[in-house]
Amino acid sequence: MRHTDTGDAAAPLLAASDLVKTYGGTEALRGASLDLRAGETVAVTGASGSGKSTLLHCLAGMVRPDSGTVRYAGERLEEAPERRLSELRRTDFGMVFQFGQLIPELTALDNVALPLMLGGSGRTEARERAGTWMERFGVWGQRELRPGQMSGGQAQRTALARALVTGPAVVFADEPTGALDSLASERVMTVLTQTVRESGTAVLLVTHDALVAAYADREVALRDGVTAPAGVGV
Ligand SMILES: Nc1ncnc2c1ncn2[C@@H]1O[C@H](COP(=O)(O)OP(=O)(O)OP(=O)(O)O)[C@@H](O)[C@H]1O
Repeated sequence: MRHTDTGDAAAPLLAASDLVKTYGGTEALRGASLDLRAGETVAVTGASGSGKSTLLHCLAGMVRPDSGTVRYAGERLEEAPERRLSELRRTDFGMVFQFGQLIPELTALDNVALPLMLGGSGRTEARERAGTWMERFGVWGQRELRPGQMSGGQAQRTALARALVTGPAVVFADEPTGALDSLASERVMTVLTQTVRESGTAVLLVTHDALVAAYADREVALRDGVTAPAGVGV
């Protein structure tokens, strides 16, 4: 079984507690805490510079906090070796960023198949599975296009297919609709929410857009590096 079982159904899958992170003189996080349960979508909202991306990076094991803890299925990530963190990012975590970060030289289908091939699948099998995910995200028709030939919305739905193709337990999405108009954003969020509900994937969504945050089960607001449930203390 891929995902570590904590044996406690009530325990969060991913939990950040009291995170502090400083860059030079800038305090990006000053005591941020957040729980994410299996299958749950949580939106992290807040003004520009409030620490949203830093919190996501700490939770995904991409940035080490100065203090505080990050637990994934009971495992302490803030002290895990880099090798273990890369492994988790390959097997248990999926990532989507604002500009998709698809590989420009590869077709959409090969972009989605790539994580499976890196995980050891053969090209034919990887492309077959990738195709199923592209159908789900409504981009099968674009499979032979390169990222530069697709619309922003199509590229982001391809990036989502790539993030989900390996069956991760958690998808980290940092402003996944940040570069899209409202219609394309809605389409991306509708298909993402529907798909993760079916697959039982948890999503940590960073957004400054209230309409996008409304797709989440729950919202956590960051203000100057400190978390509070949305609407509290603002
Ligand atoms: N690698 C870094 N080096 C130096 N400062 C950084 C770094 N990453 C973030 N910061 C600073 O930390 C603070 C929080 O940044 P962060 O990107 O986490 O905020 P954010 O809420 O995601 O902002 P935005 O919505 O504008 O993307 C900002 O003041 C930012 O300039």
